[in-house]
Amino acid sequence: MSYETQPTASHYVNGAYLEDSAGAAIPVIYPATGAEIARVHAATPAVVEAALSAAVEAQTLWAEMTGRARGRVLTDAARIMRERNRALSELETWDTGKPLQETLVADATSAADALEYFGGLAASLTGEHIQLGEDWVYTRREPLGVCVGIGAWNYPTQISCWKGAPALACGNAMVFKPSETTPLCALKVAEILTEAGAPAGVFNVVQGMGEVGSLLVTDPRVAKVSLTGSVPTGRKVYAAAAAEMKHVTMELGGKSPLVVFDDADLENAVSGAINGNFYSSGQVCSNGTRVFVQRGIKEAFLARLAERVKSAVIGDPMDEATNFGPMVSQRQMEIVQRYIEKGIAEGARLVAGGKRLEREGFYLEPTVFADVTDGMTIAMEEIFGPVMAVLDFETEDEVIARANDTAFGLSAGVFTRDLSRGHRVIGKLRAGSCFINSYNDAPVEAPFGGVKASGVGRENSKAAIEHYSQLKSVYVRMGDVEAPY
Ligand SMILES: NC(=O)c1ccc[n+]([C@@H]2O[C@H](COP(=O)([O-])OP(=O)(O)OC[C@H]3O[C@@H](n4cnc5c(N)ncnc54)[C@H](O)[C@@H]3O)[C@@H](O)[C@H]2O)c1
Ligand SMILES: O=CCc1c[nH]cn1
Repeated sequence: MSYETQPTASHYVNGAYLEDSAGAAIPVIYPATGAEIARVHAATPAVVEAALSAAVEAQTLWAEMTGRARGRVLTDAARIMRERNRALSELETWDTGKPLQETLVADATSAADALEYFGGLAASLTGEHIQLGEDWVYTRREPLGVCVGIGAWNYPTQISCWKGAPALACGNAMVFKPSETTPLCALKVAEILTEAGAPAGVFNVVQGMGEVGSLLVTDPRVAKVSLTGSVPTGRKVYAAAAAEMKHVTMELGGKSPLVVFDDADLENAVSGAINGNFYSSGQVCSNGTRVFVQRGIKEAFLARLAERVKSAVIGDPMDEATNFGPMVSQRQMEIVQRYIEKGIAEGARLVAGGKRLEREGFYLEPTVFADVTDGMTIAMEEIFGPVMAVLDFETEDEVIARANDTAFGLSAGVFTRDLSRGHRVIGKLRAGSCFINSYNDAPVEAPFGGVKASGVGRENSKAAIEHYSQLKSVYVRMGDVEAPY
């Protein structure tokens, strides 16, 4: 890693890098080789304390600044991120193993979009005036206070800004804990926010595993917790936050349906299934991993899919020609391998992939199973890897019922040339982030989040403002106060 790219210590607290080597060592492994490329230390209680007290102190001053001044810091940070896109994208690739071809367009750029969008909104976060005869009520939109962000490992730069940008726009301070698997990127986000003029303590980063996350979530000074992670972690964090009545946003897992009707444009439907299963080597929460294909188009769909999957360029993620990289870690690769074995054992038909690549690093082939049935493990559990399950269906009512028969509800997609059907079916699918004749677009302007076990709250868009601010209403009496005695 170049000098320019490498963060210089484990944590970023009160506007500066901070090291405390007393914390447990966390090796940073480059997924393409398995080599250790850096080492950070988990936050000790002293580091957690330093981050929280810096955030508490900074938040009051930050909230007193005008929205326009806060917004300018965020938009300046967005500009710096865009200027350094290549270095930040390379760091994202070192951290996650995702191909540079992807990280150049989907990570620091998506983070900058969030900083720019919420920076632009910061000056217009107003309350309202409600006239009640001669009396009146006004509302003030106020920050929540100190917010904790906890990240997953698949989009470390993006996740830190999808949480940090709306939090800061609303006048909150944040302590962000990245996933222990990808600790590097959020440090650079913090560094850039300082360079853009964020007061010290407004955005802090501390490293660690679940225990550090838990210390943050349970601290009484914390008003809100936003987690991106798995459903089991979500349940624990939600429960801990509920004990102290904290606000939460939960961006959790999914097992989303992608429905392909037999009138669909075949090439577009195959492209949607590829984007919705193999981008980032399948490590995307919203992936459409249950691909329901109507019987009339099934064989043509499978044949074209298998052909196109063969042309994936699998290799060195730093080579811009590569469009399919390794899994993030040995552990994640082994989890996915076990699911592939289960798929075969339970009778699904392997149409493509299924094997680990014979090379260093944590590479699995893009894998497609056909003839999958609803009760198979690979059709029910989130795999979070490059494994597509193709299921057949006959009728619209049947596929809606089967698509909804899951505890999850993050995303759903429909491919059809009949737009009335597209809207009708999407209207009946129980999911938060949906697509018609597309899959996995996540622009900052659109609310993002799930229903049922997939989560609570929304990230991005104006909806996120509701999750990082609260309304105070003030009744103003213009005349005398009447009292009974
Ligand atoms: N909906 C979304 O926006 C979205 C986006 C990306 C990933 N995800 C989900 O994330 C999962 C993969 O990520 P992961 O393996 O990092 O998830 P994970 O649940 O294992 O960990 C997520 C984060 O929570 C922390 N954590 C673990 N236990 C904790 C505790 N008790 N208290 C506080 N923090 C704790 C971890 O250290 C990590 O930072 C998948 O299920 C995926 O679907 C969801
Ligand atoms: O991984 C989940 C969040 C996401 C979806 N698309 C891009 N990022």
